[in-house]
Amino acid sequence: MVATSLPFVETQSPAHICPYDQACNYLEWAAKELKLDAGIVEILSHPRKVVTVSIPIKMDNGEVRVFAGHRVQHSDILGPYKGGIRYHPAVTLREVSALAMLMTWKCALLGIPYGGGKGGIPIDPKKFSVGELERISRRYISELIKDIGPSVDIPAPDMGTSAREMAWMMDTYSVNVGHSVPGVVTGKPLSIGGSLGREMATGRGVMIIVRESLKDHGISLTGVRIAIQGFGNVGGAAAELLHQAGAKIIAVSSGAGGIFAEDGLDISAVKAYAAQNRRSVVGFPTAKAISNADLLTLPCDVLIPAALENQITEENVHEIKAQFIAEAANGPVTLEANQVLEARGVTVLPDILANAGGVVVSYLEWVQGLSYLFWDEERVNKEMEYLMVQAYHKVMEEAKTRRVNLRLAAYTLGVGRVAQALTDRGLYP
Ligand SMILES: NC(=O)c1ccc[n+]([C@@H]2O[C@H](COP(=O)([O-])OP(=O)(O)OC[C@H]3O[C@@H](n4cnc5c(N)ncnc54)[C@H](OP(=O)(O)O)[C@@H]3O)[C@@H](O)[C@H]2O)c1
Ligand SMILES: N[C@@H](CCC(=O)O)C(=O)O
Repeated sequence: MVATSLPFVETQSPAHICPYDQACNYLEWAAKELKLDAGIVEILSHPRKVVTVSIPIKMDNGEVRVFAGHRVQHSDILGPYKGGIRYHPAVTLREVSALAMLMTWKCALLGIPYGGGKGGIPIDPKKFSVGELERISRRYISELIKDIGPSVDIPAPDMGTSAREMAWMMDTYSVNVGHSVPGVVTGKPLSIGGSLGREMATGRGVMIIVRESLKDHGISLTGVRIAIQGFGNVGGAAAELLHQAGAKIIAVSSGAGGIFAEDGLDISAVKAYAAQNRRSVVGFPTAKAISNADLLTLPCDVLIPAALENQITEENVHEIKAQFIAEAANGPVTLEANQVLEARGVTVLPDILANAGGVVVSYLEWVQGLSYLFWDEERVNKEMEYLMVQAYHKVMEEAKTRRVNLRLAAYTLGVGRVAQALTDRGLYP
């Protein structure tokens, strides 16, 4: 019998906390502080375009399966839609819509000329062969040919995707339009116009923001105890760079669980182990096993959630012991938990600032490609560091001036810039 379920029809989020409601709550919070006009808030509460496509694929065993693929374009007021594509079983349209909105504020906060978008396919990439993933990626992007482009909407990697998927997508787009278009995606391999420094960029940005915040509190990175949830592109790079900078990484995790070592982990050895074990850190010798939930509540100085959203909620916030939380993931701390942490004096470095290094280097990749001029890694890292440190200081200044926490300060800057541009452009017709 043919399955009649429509995987893309979704009336409500299966998650306990609806990510889109959460994103709108953040927007309203910032709008209230900025005293924004209700009409502006109404516009910004809605994505400009939501696309869901069917992705029919022949599996390796000859069976045909159909997957849902989403692309949400939240706002292009400041420039082309920009944001990653996520492959993860928990992907929903509401989640992708929330993440697209976050991208709008992130790009605006960093002052880069982009709007916000996000894509996603609810699959666990670990359960597919490379050939199946290639067919899924190519068919997904072929269904979006009219919706994306280097001056329209520029995808990039997110959870479960990497330079490999970007190469397939760039090639599929190029073949379909009849000429090579490297600028249609960022986070590409170097061989086809990617940028040096992009792979480590988000983790490097996290390291920079943590370093700046500690410095403001008179603390150096040397010997600081850090726990990191998620050991993928972002968590892995952050762990490596913070370790190199002298911090002690006491715990890291992947989807199936984590590892803990009181005296600090040898991050190069953990990386090598994960590379041999389908990215999993579980079973790493000489470290104790720890659950993803217990990692969050470890006694440490800095906690870096670098996996999924809604990890620190009203349910576990009272057990959090870190004095600094750097949101490497998008949306890992709920609004309610954020308020509890702030009241306790915990510094929460918000996602739209802390993890912006990735999209900043995506922007630098796009600029290099459009100008046919490629930079060395030192220059890329320097330009990114300048933009990140500048944004950090603007957020600190805004927080001081408005007497608000760092998340609200980051939001008032990001949302404020978009609202101003929307006001100046006016409403068509
Ligand atoms: N990539 C970027 O440029 C970028 C930029 C800014 C922000 N971000 C955000 O950073 C976060 C991580 O992205 P990424 O690119 O690092 O993804 P990634 O490379 O796919 O890595 C994700 C990591 O999280 C782990 N994980 C998966 N499900 C988990 C769960 N339920 N609990 C705990 N850990 C889990 C994964 O383990 P397994 O490998 O075992 O699944 C992996 O270690 C996301 O929130 C993303 O939106 C990414
Ligand atoms: N997915 C990443 C990177 C987006 C990009 O480079 O366009 C993010 O959430 O910021």
